[in-house]
Amino acid sequence: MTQHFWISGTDTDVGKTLVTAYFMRYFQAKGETVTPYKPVQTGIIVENSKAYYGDTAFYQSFSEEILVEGHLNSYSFEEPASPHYAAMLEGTVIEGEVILQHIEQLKSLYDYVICEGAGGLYVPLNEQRNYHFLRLIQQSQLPVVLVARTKLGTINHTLLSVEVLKMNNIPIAGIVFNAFEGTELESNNIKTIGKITDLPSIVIPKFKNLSALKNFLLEDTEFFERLFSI
Ligand SMILES: Nc1ncnc2c1ncn2[C@@H]1O[C@H](COP(=O)(O)OP(=O)(O)OP(=O)(O)O)[C@@H](O)[C@H]1O
Ligand SMILES: C[C@H](N)[C@H](N)CCCCCC(=O)O
Ligand SMILES: [Mg+2]
Repeated sequence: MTQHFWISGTDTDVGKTLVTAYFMRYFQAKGETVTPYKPVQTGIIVENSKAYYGDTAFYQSFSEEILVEGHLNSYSFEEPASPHYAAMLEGTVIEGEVILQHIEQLKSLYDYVICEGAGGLYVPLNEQRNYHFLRLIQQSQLPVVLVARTKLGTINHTLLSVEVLKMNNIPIAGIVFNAFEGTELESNNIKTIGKITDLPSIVIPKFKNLSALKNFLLEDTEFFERLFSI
């Protein structure tokens, strides 16, 4: 089986990296070859005289296999900002073609390529050319798994994201509701979005300790069926 797809979000910090790591582990457990790919990462972390980027470091630390560093990313910028701005600060212009070619190469090497956006769908990669993630995703012709919050405010953010994906004919595999804390309001948000969008979803709880992700396993539901058939 092969499937390559995007993990997009309704916003930054919604949990795209955690969800990417979840899917990576899910496919690894099935014995498939998989790589996460974060085309553009911003915000270098310097700790104990070591410098690294949070998203690709998270993939490595949650992977059951050693990941090929050169396959994980195309552009890294130090400023924790939108890609277009972080790149501009370093005198670089992000080229969609470089990213699309990298995805094609990864597709020929792995059963599963999981591409993670940065922030939400309209985050600019190149302001001058009005080039943003939505356009890149459309050009890649890959489907999207949308990561959404469960908390107050998610109905509007999620419906807007779903609408713009549909308007641009980008297939949506489903929604991952992340960091669920079990309140009635959150449950109603999930139900309401499900009814309005008619998309399958899965729910990931808010973990007290992130290492719990390693023992977390969802059942193969309609969400996974659709992901493989889309
Ligand atoms: N289910 C969860 N339980 C507990 N903490 C979580 C959960 N999901 C995400 N987090 C934490 O929330 C923060 C943001 O998550 P994450 O880095 O995955 O967001 P992101 O959508 O990938 O952001 P970006 O746009 O920067 O890529 C991180 O510190 C992460 O560890
Ligand atoms: C630095 C941060 N963690 C993300 N990787 C980039 C988020 C860009 C958001 C841009 C915006 O929507 O205003
Ligand atoms: Mg991330």
